[in-house]
Amino acid sequence: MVRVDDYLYLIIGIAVAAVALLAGLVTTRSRSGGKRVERGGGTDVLAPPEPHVGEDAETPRDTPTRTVEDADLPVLTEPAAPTLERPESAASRLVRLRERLSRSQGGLGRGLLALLSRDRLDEDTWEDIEDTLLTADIGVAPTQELVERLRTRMRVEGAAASPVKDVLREELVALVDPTMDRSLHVDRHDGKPGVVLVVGVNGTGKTTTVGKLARVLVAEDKQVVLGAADTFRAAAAEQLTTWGERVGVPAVRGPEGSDPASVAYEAVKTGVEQEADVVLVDTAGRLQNKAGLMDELGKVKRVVEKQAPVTEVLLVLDATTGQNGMVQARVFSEVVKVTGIVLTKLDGSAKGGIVVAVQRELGVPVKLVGLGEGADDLAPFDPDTFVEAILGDGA
Ligand SMILES: Nc1nc2c(ncn2[C@@H]2O[C@H](COP(=O)(O)OP(=O)(O)OP(=O)(O)O)[C@@H](O)[C@H]2O)c(=O)[nH]1
Repeated sequence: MVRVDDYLYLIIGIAVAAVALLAGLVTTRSRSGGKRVERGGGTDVLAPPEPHVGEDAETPRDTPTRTVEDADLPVLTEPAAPTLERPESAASRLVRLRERLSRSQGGLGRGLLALLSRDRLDEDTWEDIEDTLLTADIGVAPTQELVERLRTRMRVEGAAASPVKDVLREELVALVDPTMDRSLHVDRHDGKPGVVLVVGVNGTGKTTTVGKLARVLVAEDKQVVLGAADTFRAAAAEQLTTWGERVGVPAVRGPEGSDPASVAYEAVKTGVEQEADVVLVDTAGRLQNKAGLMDELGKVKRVVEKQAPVTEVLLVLDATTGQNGMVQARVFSEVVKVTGIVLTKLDGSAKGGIVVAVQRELGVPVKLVGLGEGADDLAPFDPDTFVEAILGDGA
């Protein structure tokens, strides 16, 4: 005969087992690294494939982001609303970066001025001037041209010549070419956002440049969308998303190894839908071979243009790589129609002459220069400011 006590024990037993089962399920799920993780506010995020634990654990973000069940589709990561940074204005940025440019390029100007100010400008001195220019990576043809022009002016104008510094400034500005159009095509056109493809070899500062450029544009009150089409390096998308989050700019990204063209397409589609001013697309810059690069960038451009025309193709070059940078520039310009050059790491190189060399080689203007690792260390390139920095204050 079953007693009431037995029923009681049975019910308590079932309840204990149910609680244990439930607790077990919850623990298993949280350790499973499952793709969907609930965050505050009821939004979903795409969790990393391998969860980190202990000291490696990521600090949880309360970023309201969206995920898709199919991990092969690009994902739009909406930026966090609170504590947005205010990017530095163009004016204050220019004052600060001008000093940095003087620090890295001033040696060239001082060297040239010292040589040109000698009492006797003999052949040895002209050779030293030539060497100084070549060492600064100006390139052989522009160096010879500049030396020739300086020689002529010094000879013809003689004692009546303007101060040496003025002559040098005029000739250097002419060499850097103030007539080139350095404006960025980052505005809406025919009801579509501007589309900027940022290309270049990995490590040149491409992703950083896209992030910095987004800040420049946000400071100008533009609506920006980022496309993390560098799917080759896993961290690149994460890096770009973080850049966007800091200034309230959404980023479209795909999983590592996914088709860059599909991410770029989704990014531009998002830009069109959100009526953004401009979409900045970071591309993968594997220089495995020219044909591969051509296939990849060609496809990105073709696919993107189903949504909106590409208005700017910026090639990112690392100023510290000298001739290597020139080789890269040549390959990229053969693969895609580059419309502007971004010269990064100019703060870490005295070889600012690469500006002249690369413009001559490609016939494309340097539009932006990177002058540090800081978030606002990107400036528009201006020939007069550049030459002023070379020649020192008050040039
Ligand atoms: N000093 C200095 N460092 C820079 C500048 N621009 C970028 N960097 C640094 O260069 C390194 C490489 O930058 P990334 O943006 O990751 O390079 P990337 O070309 O995007 O490389 P992938 O993401 O692999 O394609 C980072 O440490 C940047 O902080 C610059 O103008 N000056």
